[in-house]
Amino acid sequence: MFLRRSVTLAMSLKNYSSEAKNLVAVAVNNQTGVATVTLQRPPVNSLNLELLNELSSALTELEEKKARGIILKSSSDSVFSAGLDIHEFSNTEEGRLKKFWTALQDVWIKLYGHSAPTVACINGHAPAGGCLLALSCEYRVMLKQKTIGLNETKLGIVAPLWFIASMENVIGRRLTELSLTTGKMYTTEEALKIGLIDEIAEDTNDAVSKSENFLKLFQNISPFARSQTKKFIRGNTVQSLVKTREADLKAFIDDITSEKVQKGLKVYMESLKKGK
Ligand SMILES: CCCCC/C=C\CCC/C=C/CC(=O)SCCNC(=O)CCNC(=O)[C@H](O)C(C)(C)COP(=O)(O)OP(=O)(O)OC[C@H]1O[C@@H](n2cnc3c(N)ncnc32)[C@H](O)[C@@H]1OP(=O)(O)O
Repeated sequence: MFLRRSVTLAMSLKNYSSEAKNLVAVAVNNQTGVATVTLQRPPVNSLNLELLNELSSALTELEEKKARGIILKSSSDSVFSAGLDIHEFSNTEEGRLKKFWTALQDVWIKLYGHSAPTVACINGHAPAGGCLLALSCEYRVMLKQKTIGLNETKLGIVAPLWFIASMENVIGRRLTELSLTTGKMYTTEEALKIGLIDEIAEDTNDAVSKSENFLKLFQNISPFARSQTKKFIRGNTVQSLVKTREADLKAFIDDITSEKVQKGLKVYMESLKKGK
């Protein structure tokens, strides 16, 4: 029985970050074992090193504690996540850049391959890295009148193979190629049509309730049988990054620190500010 009362367990009170901030909140419903993981880095939940580290620790803890389901959502009703924090790219100090990309790899490996069933409750826009987080989950419920997509080419950057695989495994190769090469951002309604999301919600409450309904499908399924099946289906995709992590990190550092990419990112950031 799913109760609306969410109990905040000890782990939800934990501050995962070395900063005196909680960028990720975890609340576990003690009746159902379902964890709601909320990204809370205003204004747009851009993914910086600290947020990624917190998310990574939360996912590990939910793995260890055998959560029965994970709902990933935003604290804002406007933006799920604006993707990677572009300021991390302009900080070309190599130590932090390495930690940043490694933390993103960790989060993706843990979320994509998590034993628990995962739902992205996309209660806001989800460009680029925001879309990647949503694609890493098994089911996607999205608020109406928002946008989602892997728009990296619009920033003059190349989405790594594991970003591409995450989309390809959901909507297929042909649509992934078209989407990525054009940097297409889909409206919620378009995303539903191509299978990029599974359901549309009116508001965040509706989205959470639809996410919970999806997780109810597993109430009478053996967690072992379910998670092993997921592992068989997703294992190769996860392993392809696990085996190439160093090369992927090097490609990122080389690409992002190049003069051409840095110039393009500067122009993109300025255009974001002008768009106001
Ligand atoms: C060859 C092998 C390949 C090797 C690998 C190479 C490269 C690596 C690839 C790296 C992959 C990167 C993926 C990414 O995630 S890049 C980030 C892409 N994100 C975006 O393009 C989103 C941009 N943002 C928006 O479209 C909008 O902000 C919005 C999310 C739709 C929200 O709109 P709105 O509510 O109107 O808010 P504002 O636009 O006014 O923004 C508020 C505030 O936040 C700043 N901001 C927005 N997005 C980001 C961001 N991603 N990072 C940092 N900051 C961001 C924005 O500038 C505003 O700031 P100010 O208030 O200071 O002006």
